[in-house]
Amino acid sequence: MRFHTRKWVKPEDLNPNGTLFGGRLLAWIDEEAALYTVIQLENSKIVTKYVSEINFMSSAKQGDIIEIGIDVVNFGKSSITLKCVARNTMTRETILTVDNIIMVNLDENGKPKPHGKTQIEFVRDRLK
Ligand SMILES: CCCCCCCCCCCCCCCC(=O)SCCNC(=O)CCNC(=O)[C@H](O)C(C)(C)COP(=O)(O)OP(=O)(O)OC[C@H]1O[C@@H](n2cnc3c(N)ncnc32)[C@H](O)[C@@H]1OP(=O)(O)O
Repeated sequence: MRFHTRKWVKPEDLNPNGTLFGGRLLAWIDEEAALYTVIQLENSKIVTKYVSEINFMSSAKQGDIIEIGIDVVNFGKSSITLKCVARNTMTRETILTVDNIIMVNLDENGKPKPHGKTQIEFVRDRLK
C-alpha cells in the first residue's frame, strides 16, 4: 500500500476529548479516495457509493502527523473498490482501517459509466 497523503492534526481537528475527531479523518479519507479514483480512472466525474465497516483502532492527538494509504481491491465495470489504512507517522500505530470503499465512474448525466480499467496505472507509465 502506498501512503500518498499526510495530514497534520490541528486544534480545529479535535473532538471535545482533545483527540482527533473521527468525522474529520473520514472526510480526509473520502477526499483521498476521490482523488485516487480521479487519477486512476482518468475521469473527474466520480462519486463515493459505499463505505464498509470502519475500524477505529487507536487515536491521535494535536501535533501528530497522519498518513493515509489507499490500495485497489478490485476493478469493476463502472466501479473501483479501494481499501484504506490511516496511521500515525510518529508511533506507526494504525488509527483505522476501511476494507471496502466503492467509488463509481459517472457519465455526463450522472449515470454509471464503464471505465475500462483493469489494473493500477502510474502516471510515469502513461507518459511513455
Ligand atoms: C489531477 C486531478 C485533479 C482532479 C480535480 C477534480 C477533482 C474532482 C473530484 C470530484 C469528485 C468528488 C467526490 C467526492 C466524494 C463525494 O462527495 S461523492 C457524493 C456522495 N455520493 C453520492 O452522492 C452518490 C449518490 N449515488 C448515486 O448517484 C447512484 O447511486 C450511483 C453512484 C450513480 C449508482 O447508481 P446505481 O443505480 O446504484 O448504479 P448500479 O449500476 O446499480 O451500480 C453501479 C456500480 O456500483 C456498484 N454498487 C452499487 N451499489 C453498491 C453497493 N451497495 N455495494 C457495493 N457496490 C455497489 C455496482 O456493483 C456497480 O459496479 P460495477 O459492476 O459497474 O463495477
